[in-house]
Amino acid sequence: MAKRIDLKDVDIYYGAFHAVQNVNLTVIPRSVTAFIGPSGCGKSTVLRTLNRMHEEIAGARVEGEILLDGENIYDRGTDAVAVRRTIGMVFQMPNPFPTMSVRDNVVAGLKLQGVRDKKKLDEVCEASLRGANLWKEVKDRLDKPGGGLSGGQQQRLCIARAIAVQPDVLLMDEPCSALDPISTLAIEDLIADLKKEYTIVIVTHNMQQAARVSDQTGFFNLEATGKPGHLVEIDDTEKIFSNPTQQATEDYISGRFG
Ligand SMILES: Nc1ncnc2c1ncn2[C@@H]1O[C@H](COP(=O)(O)OP(=O)(O)OP(=O)(O)O)[C@@H](O)[C@H]1O
Repeated sequence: MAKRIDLKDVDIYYGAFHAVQNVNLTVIPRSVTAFIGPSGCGKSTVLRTLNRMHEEIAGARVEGEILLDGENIYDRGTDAVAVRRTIGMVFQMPNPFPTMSVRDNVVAGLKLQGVRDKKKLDEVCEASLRGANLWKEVKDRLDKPGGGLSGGQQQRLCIARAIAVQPDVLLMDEPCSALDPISTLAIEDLIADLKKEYTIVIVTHNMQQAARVSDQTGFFNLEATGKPGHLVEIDDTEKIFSNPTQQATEDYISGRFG
């Protein structure tokens, strides 16, 4: 079930380094939110706080509140692993388990949860591969290694693996940056399909991609190297790319940045 995410007064640190300052935003269910902005402004850092991946880095911490349908995912009693099950992530480089079969890649998370029923695993495998738009291409090679697929297929395999555990939210960190234009288009089509069921947040360097796939866009910026990044504005994607409120956004999207 797609869920809403609210960030309230979020500050993010790597040890003493204040990486991102005072972010307030809402991610709307069943829609795509894109984060854009120059290198180092903290887009990936913010994304990683949304499923508590950030705290895996030594010394890293988050202040403020991140609410998933009103529940703070950083509450003391909340289990980080359970949060990551609910909020799945797809990375820049496709990272299937290379020697594991396509089938086992898809159901790896379910097996970790203790599901052993072969019929159930096969059903989820097929449904997830269909959901990731990959079933037709791999249905005859489910027992072959995941590492043998093309880059674009591997990324869709990673998306199938992410949706197999039925998350509420999908985070995507530049999911197309290692892919050719055709595979990129396949992933973009898939994102448009997936948003019917999931809440999606995507970090992208590609402004055309943000304009194509997202419903709302957040522009992050930083004043200078070493200063914290901050959210300049977030609004409907159409507005951000046609009539943003802030001059800094206008400069960035029209290429006048820097
Ligand atoms: N593991 C880390 N340890 C220390 N500092 C980090 C770490 N990861 C990121 N940073 C710093 O945090 C800031 C934000 O980085 P982040 O990767 O979130 O930016 P970004 O906007 O996603 O950049 P890019 O577009 O280049 O991927 C940068 O100054 C970066 O050097």
